[in-house]
Parts: sequence; C-alpha cells; structure tokens
Amino acid sequence: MEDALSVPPLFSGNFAFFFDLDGTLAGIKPHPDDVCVPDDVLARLALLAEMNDGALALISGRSIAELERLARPYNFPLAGVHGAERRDINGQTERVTLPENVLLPLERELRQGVSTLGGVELEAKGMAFALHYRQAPQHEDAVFALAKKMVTRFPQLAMQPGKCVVELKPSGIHKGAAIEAFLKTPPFSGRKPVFVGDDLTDEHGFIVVNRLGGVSIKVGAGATQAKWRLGSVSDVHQWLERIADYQQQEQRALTNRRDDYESLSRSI
Ligand SMILES: O=P(O)(O)OC[C@H]1O[C@H](O[C@H]2O[C@H](CO)[C@@H](O)[C@H](O)[C@H]2O)[C@H](O)[C@@H](O)[C@@H]1O
Repeated sequence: MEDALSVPPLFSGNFAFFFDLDGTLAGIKPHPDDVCVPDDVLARLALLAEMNDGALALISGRSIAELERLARPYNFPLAGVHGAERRDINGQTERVTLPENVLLPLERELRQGVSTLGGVELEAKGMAFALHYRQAPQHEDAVFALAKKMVTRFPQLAMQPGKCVVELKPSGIHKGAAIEAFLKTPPFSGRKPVFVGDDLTDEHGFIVVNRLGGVSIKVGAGATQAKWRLGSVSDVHQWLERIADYQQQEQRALTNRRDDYESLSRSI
C-alpha cells in the first residue's frame, strides 16, 4: 500500500525542534552501548539550535547522563527517561523519583526475573528500568509477563514498549508532557513544536505536537499519529542538513534585505 505520509517540507520561522535519539538521530544497534551520533549530525543540530535561539532539545528514553555523553561536546536541553528527567537551557535539572518502597522491591524482582531469562538485559535508569530482549527474542512473552506483573503490583508504574524492549517508568510520564514542559519556558515558549521520532514512546509526543499545530515526523515504517514521514535514520540526517542549509539561506537573505533597507534609508 502506498504511504499516505510525505517527506516533511523545509521551513523557517518561529519553531522549536525536538529530536528523539535511538532510531532517529542514531541507527538501532545490537546493544545500547554500541550507539553514537555522528559528529557532523551533532554539529548540524548545534547550528539549527543556534539559528532558532537555542530552541532545540533531545527527547529520549535514555538517561540524561547517557544523552550528555552521546551529545558531547554540545549542551542541548535534554529530556531523559521519556521525560522523567529534564535539563533546561540553563542546565537546571528536574527529576521524578520513585519511593524506595517501590524502587527496591521492583529492582530486586526484575533482577531475579531476568536472571532466569538468558540473554535478556536489565538497564537501570534510576526511576525506570528497561528490559531488553533484542539478544533473546524467544523471551519476549516472558519479558512482557514480568513487566505486567510489576505494573499490576505497583500502580505508580506504567509500561512503555519499544524496539525489542519493555520499559517500566513512573506513570504519567511521557514524551508529550516533556515537550509541553519545554514549551512553557524560554527559549521554547511561543514557538511551534517540531518533533522527529521513530518508536512507540514517540507517539505520545506526536499527539501533543499535533494538538499544538506543530510538525510531527515519524521515522521508518508503521502506523503513527505523525503527519509526516522520513524513511530512515539517514533520511533524517539528510533532512537535517537540508533544513539547516535552508534556514541559513533564509537568514542571510533577511540580513541582506535589512542591510539594503538601512543603506537606502541613509541615502534618502
Ligand atoms: O527514546 P529513544 O532515544 O529512542 O530511546 C529508546 C531506548 O533506546 C535504547 O534502546 C534501544 O536502542 C538500542 C540501541 O540501538 C537497542 O539495542 C535496543 O534494542 C532499543 O530498545 C536505550 O537502551 C533505552 O534506554 C531507551 O529507552
């Protein structure tokens, strides 16, 4: 069936940019530690941020500590763990936590459960846990059953499925809320959001961005709430290059028009 969603257009103006990381800026790898964002892509993100008064953030399921490492040497605003952590443009960080009487038994039970499922890996992110079954797809059902058991036992938790992963995160936390929180403060406030993402966790972001009249962009195949589509991570990289170039040209043209106007006013 033909894809009804097209490649997003190029635009400039009052926009705030939000990018997911895994599967969007960086290709999916066998293990989370194998991932890196190419230097030229980071440099282009920094250029786009600069041209939009710093209104560009990474919105990821990864922790802020991981995002800092992957985005080095740039200090973009960040939302980590699907929005449970948020670092603003001034470096101020907010974090949602889980009470110890949830966190301790939860981690103990997850470690115990995973120890019986060879190849399944537990990624601990402070207030959330990812159960990775990419290396052991035969355990998918058991991983989902373990996650469901934990959500039933602890109503403070929500399940977040993703690419060969099921995560347990604090309930009420999602990428849409993180984007809305950024949009309440400078330099994001008063701008239309643009969000690019590839996975189920990003659908929460698309719903909010659509409601706010922004630009929602799904990466890769699959049903989505997004209004536009880019086929792959390398298509994201190309689009990023094109929109950064386009905005640079627009800004140069604007500066030239201003200079012409000023020299004309001086000559009258
Ligand atoms: O919101 P994202 O930036 O897309 O992060 C989502 C999760 O990404 C990581 O796991 C995924 O990527 C790994 C590396 O490509 C892959 O091996 C794994 O199967 C994927 O699920 C990360 O480890 C998680 O913490 C993020 O929530």
